[in-house]
Amino acid sequence: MTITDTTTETGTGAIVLGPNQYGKAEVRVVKITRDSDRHEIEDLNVTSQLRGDLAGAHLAGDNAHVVPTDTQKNTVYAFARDGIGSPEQFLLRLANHFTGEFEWITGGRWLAESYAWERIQLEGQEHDHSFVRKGQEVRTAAVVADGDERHVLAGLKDLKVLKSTASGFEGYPKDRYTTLQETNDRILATSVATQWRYLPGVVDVDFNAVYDDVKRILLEEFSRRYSAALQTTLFDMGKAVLEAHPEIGEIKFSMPNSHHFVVDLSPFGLDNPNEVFFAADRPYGLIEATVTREGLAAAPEVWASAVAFV
Ligand SMILES: O=c1[nH]c(=O)c2[nH]c(=O)[nH]c2[nH]1
Repeated sequence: MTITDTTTETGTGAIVLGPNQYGKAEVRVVKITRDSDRHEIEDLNVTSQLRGDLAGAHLAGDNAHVVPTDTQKNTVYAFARDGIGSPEQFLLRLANHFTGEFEWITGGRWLAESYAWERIQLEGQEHDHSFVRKGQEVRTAAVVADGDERHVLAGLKDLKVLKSTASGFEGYPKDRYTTLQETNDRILATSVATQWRYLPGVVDVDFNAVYDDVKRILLEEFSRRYSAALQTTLFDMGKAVLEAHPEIGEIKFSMPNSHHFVVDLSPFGLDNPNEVFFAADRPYGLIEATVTREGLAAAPEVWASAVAFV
């Protein structure tokens, strides 16, 4: 090695700009549709981040290509004036706008969480303009644009489900550190976080209808049969989604196994036939898997790009 050959062995070559993106995170936008006395509400948390020829700003203090994050935020509010429709459609509109309006913006990612509200009941009637937050889950959406390509991911998180029987865990390997007792009657509880990827080119389905149906399927499959492990139930849930929805390529899950331990009541002279539990918050099992279609091209760059900075 010569004294100038520093790149290969020490990794200290020229310093260059790597992948980058920028934008406004967590733009909270609430749209009320008030065409009649019966108002509708849409409530989103939107993140917009642009990618493209942005080297000038990073390397030379030249902001000629930097569409301000403030403008990105304003665009979210301006677009909401026409209604949101579905989070996925709203993000696709933003992606098409920024990549179409500014020639050096070649892609980006747009994320949304959406929060559901339901009408308050007053004297047996749904109220026209008073709402209460629906607490079951948070809906998520992501759009990744790369040139003309559009990738749509949809999902949900914090969907807490529990079955009080019809779950067990048996037949696992035991070693000197194993203390867990086998059981065929336990509580199975989790908080479902999932994201599904629509097949490339799927940009005009009824995303709201698919969302409602996927949620229905997830809940039904969680309930349907005996669970030999959370892993089995996870796969059943994903398989049912893919069987019902050909427009979805694959679905990923991250599900904690929220352990419920039977409390020993014998010191108090009481039995406990699986009725009183200690709900532990940590540690928890963490079960994660992708359910996909044989032959489907994996899209690691889409997933990485949608959920994390790379
Ligand atoms: O459904 C389960 N899956 C596991 O992998 C596991 N491991 C464990 O200790 N309990 C459970 N339960």
